[in-house]
Amino acid sequence: MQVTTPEVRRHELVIIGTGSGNSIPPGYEHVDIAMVEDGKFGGTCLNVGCIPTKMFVYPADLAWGTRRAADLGVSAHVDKVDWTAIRDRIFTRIDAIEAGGRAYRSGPETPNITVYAGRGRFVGDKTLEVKLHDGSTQTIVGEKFVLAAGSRVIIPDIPGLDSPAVAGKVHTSDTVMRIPALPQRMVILGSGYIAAEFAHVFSSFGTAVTQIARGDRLLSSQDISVSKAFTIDARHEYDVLLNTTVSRISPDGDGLRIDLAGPDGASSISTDLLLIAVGRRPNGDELNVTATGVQMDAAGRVIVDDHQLTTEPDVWALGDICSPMQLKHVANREAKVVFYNILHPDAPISIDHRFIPWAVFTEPQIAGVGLTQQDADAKGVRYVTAEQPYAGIAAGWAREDGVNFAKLLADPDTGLLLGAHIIGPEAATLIQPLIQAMSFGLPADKMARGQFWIHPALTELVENALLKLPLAGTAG
Ligand SMILES: Cc1cc2nc3c(=O)[nH]c(=O)nc-3n(C[C@H](O)[C@H](O)[C@H](O)COP(=O)(O)OP(=O)(O)OC[C@H]3O[C@@H](n4cnc5c(N)ncnc54)[C@H](O)[C@@H]3O)c2cc1C
Ligand SMILES: NC(=O)c1ccc[n+]([C@@H]2O[C@H](COP(=O)([O-])OP(=O)(O)OC[C@H]3O[C@@H](n4cnc5c(N)ncnc54)[C@H](O)[C@@H]3O)[C@@H](O)[C@H]2O)c1
Repeated sequence: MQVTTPEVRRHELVIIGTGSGNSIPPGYEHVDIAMVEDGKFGGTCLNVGCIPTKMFVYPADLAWGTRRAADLGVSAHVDKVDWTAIRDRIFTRIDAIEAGGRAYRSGPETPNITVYAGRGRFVGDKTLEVKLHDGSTQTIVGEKFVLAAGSRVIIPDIPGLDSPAVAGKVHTSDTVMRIPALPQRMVILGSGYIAAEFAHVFSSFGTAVTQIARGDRLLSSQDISVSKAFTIDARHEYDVLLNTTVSRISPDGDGLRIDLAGPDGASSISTDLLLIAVGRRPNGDELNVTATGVQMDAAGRVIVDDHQLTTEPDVWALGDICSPMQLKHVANREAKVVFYNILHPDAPISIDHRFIPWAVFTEPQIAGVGLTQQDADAKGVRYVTAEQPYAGIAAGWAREDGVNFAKLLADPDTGLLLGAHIIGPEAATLIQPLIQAMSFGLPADKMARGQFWIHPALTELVENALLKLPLAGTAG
């Protein structure tokens, strides 16, 4: 039976979602805050996103590296991957942080904060109805709101997918990291970040992975050179079916049968587990934000201005619910802007979204910032470009790396970088000086020649890529 609490509660500030919405800075001690959270405290990154995935990637990298040690004359082999031990180490740590975060916000150390464990939905102007986990419903009226409710996994419309007969064998990133045992076979549907990272993790752990991509390349939003190179690399590690779609899913003994439509016609494969990774949809629709006057764009994202203010006064948004780049460092930066602007309405700060970097934690690692070559072509942006292979620097040579590279795009007139893309060892770290150069307007030539580069470090990849850019009037 559902109980409705008659009393309407009023708060100065209502925060919906405890991912980056939980990053409340000093200065809010005297603000009466409601925090509404339907899922785990700490949100996606902590519980089912960045943190656990990268805690799986690290042992996967070790297993992958061990298998290839013989190439460099070191005899080693992977005796066993103890899935249960790896999984339990990860979630024992993460679950404790989740519980600690919830207790902290609910306890005496933050007396100005009331936590509502339940699902919020706007029912009118600045009025949120929360279906609490205890079965009751609480209406909350806020003076100000922060919409930080993130995004959710997209489940494609595939015949058979909703059948109870396949339940337990079909997973998403929300559930696959807690499965009881390492599957022998896994099919991954999708070709973006999540598909790529889990393909690396599970194939490195010994699962026979088959990845299904509807397009002709993996990670197709990356620079075209990177995406092509990664697709070739991935095909050496596990099965990749390109230009292929799933037409039906059905039970098959203890596993699943996946019917496919591909370039050679219809086929089917058997597997133990299907992982669906075809994107995430922002949660503004489920939150019914339009009931409080907040508009969404055609892609379902809450519309915000440079101050992260929505189309409704006193309602701000941050992170996946509004941002085209669903990344934790974006959500965190937006949270800083939101929480500053709420306290300083007369002098709000703006966010600069121009140089948002990204990384894919695969083998090889990938990182980028700015324009891809296909973006530049589509926008008609003039550019010069250079590629520097790892094989051409001492640290890459030492690794016998014959395939990976950095690629830069620069403005031929100013020498300013337009885009930077790295595929190879430590790409996510190596990209940082290039992000810095773009963020602070440092021209490529000055960056390359105006400082010492440590020899023989991997950063020489960046130095040499910069020096290779065919920019007029550069020498020395
Ligand atoms: C598998 C995976 C790996 C990732 N890896 C990386 C990575 O390596 N690097 C990176 O930068 N990004 C990564 N991301 C993306 C990153 O996790 C997100 O961009 C980021 O967590 C978004 O933060 P947020 O605060 O906007 O939303 P979230 O952290 O998702 O928080 C939203 C919260 O709102 C709650 N909520 C939703 N609707 C309601 C409602 N109606 N009522 C009450 N509560 C509600 C949810 O339960 C959730 O806790 C990854 C994502 C996934 C799924
Ligand atoms: N390292 C990181 O920073 C990291 C890691 C994981 C996730 N994330 C974030 O989470 C988001 C979600 O990840 P994701 O991999 O689910 O999404 P994604 O947007 O990266 O990739 C989705 C892929 O699924 C494909 N696709 C879409 N619909 C399909 C369908 N019906 N059938 C087959 N393929 C289909 C798309 O072509 C695309 O290749 C990412 O966009 C990223 O922002 C980041």
